[in-house]
Amino acid sequence: MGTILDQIIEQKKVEVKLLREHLNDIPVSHFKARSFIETLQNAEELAIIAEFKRASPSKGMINSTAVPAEQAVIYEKNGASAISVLTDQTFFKGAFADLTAVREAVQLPILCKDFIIDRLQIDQAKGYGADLVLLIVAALKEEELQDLYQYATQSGLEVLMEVHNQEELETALKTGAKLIGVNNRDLKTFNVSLEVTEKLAAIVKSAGAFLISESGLHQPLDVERVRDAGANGILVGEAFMKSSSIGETLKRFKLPLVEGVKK
Ligand SMILES: O=C(O)c1ccccc1NCC(=O)[C@H](O)[C@H](O)COP(=O)(O)O
Repeated sequence: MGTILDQIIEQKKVEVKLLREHLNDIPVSHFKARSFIETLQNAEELAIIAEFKRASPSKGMINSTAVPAEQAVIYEKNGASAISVLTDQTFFKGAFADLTAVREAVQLPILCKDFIIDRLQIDQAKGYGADLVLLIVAALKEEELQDLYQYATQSGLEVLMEVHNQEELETALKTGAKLIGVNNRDLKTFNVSLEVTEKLAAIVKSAGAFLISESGLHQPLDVERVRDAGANGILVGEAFMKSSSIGETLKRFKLPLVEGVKK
């Protein structure tokens, strides 16, 4: 059966095949690009990418009633710098319609959080309103990663390149990626450890890339820990999706950057 990541990738291959048979279903983008990298270049505070995620393989159903546009407005009002939308249907109960609804409700840059293995998915993400796409190093061969990175940036999208260990990070940096997401969650075992950010931070920073610490951030002390390691930003899903007071939770995660991290 393989790991959950293997299963997700198998499902994506099926979806890409269907997409190739229905190319007219991919909308042509009418959205003006919004830059998250520019936000980071001018930041005095840790940037928060707040995620819309109904469910996940590791946690099952997280929040089945939240409305994407309403949640996004709360994120924006309370200081998020960007919004991530899980568009995968099978494993995360997301949809591309969620991405568009969020894009149209706020002024922030929007990340399409999916498992991209083909250029068509980049066209799809852009057509539905993404400003950024996620490329997961563990899900791709090096030449695929290079190709998809080039294609996305040439299409006017920014790329959050996700890694979980040093080998993946070295592969990521070879592409020239400016935005590195260190996922504290191992997508094969679901183990979460903030040490992953702490271990990889110096390499990301010495390459001159921006560091986003992803997953497993539940309280201000967690956020402080990755901020102190050198993160420019964090990506948070469950803590916001489960909060009964989203705005307050988000505001407690907003910390000043440590000296030397400001660009
Ligand atoms: O969250 C999962 O269970 C998961 C499983 C397999 C692949 C990806 C997965 N999650 C995607 C993410 O990276 C997270 O949604 C994101 O970083 C936010 O994490 P959290 O704040 O812990 O909800």
